[in-house]
Amino acid sequence: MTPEGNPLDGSPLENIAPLENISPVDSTPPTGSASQVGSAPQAGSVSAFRSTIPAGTLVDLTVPERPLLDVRDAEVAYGAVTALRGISLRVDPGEVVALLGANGAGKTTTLRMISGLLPPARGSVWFDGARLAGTGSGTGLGGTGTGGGTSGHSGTSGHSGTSGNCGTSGHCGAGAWSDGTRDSPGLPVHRVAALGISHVPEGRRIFPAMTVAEDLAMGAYTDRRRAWSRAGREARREARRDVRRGLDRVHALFPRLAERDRQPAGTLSGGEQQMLAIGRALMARPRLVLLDEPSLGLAPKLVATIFEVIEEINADGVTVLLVEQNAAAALRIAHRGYVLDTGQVALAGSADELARDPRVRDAYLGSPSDSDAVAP
Ligand SMILES: Nc1ncnc2c1ncn2[C@@H]1O[C@H](COP(=O)(O)OP(=O)(O)OP(=O)(O)O)[C@@H](O)[C@H]1O
Repeated sequence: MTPEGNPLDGSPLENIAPLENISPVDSTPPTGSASQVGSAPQAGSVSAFRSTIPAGTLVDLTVPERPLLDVRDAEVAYGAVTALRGISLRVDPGEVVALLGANGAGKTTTLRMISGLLPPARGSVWFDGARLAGTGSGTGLGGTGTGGGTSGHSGTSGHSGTSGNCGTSGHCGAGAWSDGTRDSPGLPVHRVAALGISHVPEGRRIFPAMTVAEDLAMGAYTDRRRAWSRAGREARREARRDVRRGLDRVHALFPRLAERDRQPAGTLSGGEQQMLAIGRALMARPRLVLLDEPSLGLAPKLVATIFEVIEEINADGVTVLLVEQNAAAALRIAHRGYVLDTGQVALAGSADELARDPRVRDAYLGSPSDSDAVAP
């Protein structure tokens, strides 16, 4: 997989910014069995996705070999605190991409921006060529965007402010630009989800009073399915069959969830709740899953299970952007990775290159012998 068109994705490993500020974070030894980084599976049908693009969404048709996710020069601030300082990264169809970095580097903020929870103050976020948020030009397909025909990674138009601390409950960007315009605040969370991006946030935000089955069913309730349910009896039947297939797949990945079907989600163990959070995200049949610290707080055996499941999900054709403190385990299953440092991309490269890089080894992989176990 050789992504083109992004200066961050060169090979050999590119040094984007100095790493002096990176301090060691998690030297947990690798868990689970080592696995080779395999070739990425093919992505799903683009035409199927095209039919889900909301009218008026700006679509960039000018980038050859378009990435599935393209974050361009994005800046995000929480009030006076600038968390992302011009981040550019891309995820190609079928990849697992690891996002590493010290505490406070901006990993969670990056995921929240992509899923529509936070608006970029500068830069833009694109999904399979469709602009999700921010400013920047492209080729308009619905007529209401600001596009003018060029793409690339610049594309700002003077927005300099943000909406402050946006919380976790929903999109906070609409109409919130400091210069008073309503230009391109971004799609709200439910529209981003309907396009095929599922976000599993840190801390397993499940619905504790619901049963496992009800919680999973919530994941299947997207705009796309709502549209089907309005479309007639046969479409409703197909939607139900689609939910059933999704549930069967989740149960196959996590047999424990099938056993706990009627149990209130709040009574599950921490590991089971993480399974439920990932399972719920998969119920939406995403093309891209954003995973925020899926192994956090889990016992080593469960950590291994979670990483095996991520590989299985990816083998099914789902693209994954993975935020992890367990860098060794993340780089074992990732194709590529980025290292963030104080809101900027400090390093980018293939997983093997990152695992071998002395700065990554020192900061994130613990002792040289630990990292030797990761590098093939
Ligand atoms: N709601 C908020 N209000 C103000 N500042 C915030 C808020 N959330 C995050 N920040 C700040 O933004 C920066 C990036 O935080 P973020 O959570 O994205 O980092 P991270 O890399 O995910 O860290 P960790 O690994 O500890 O989860 C940090 O300096 C943090 O203090």
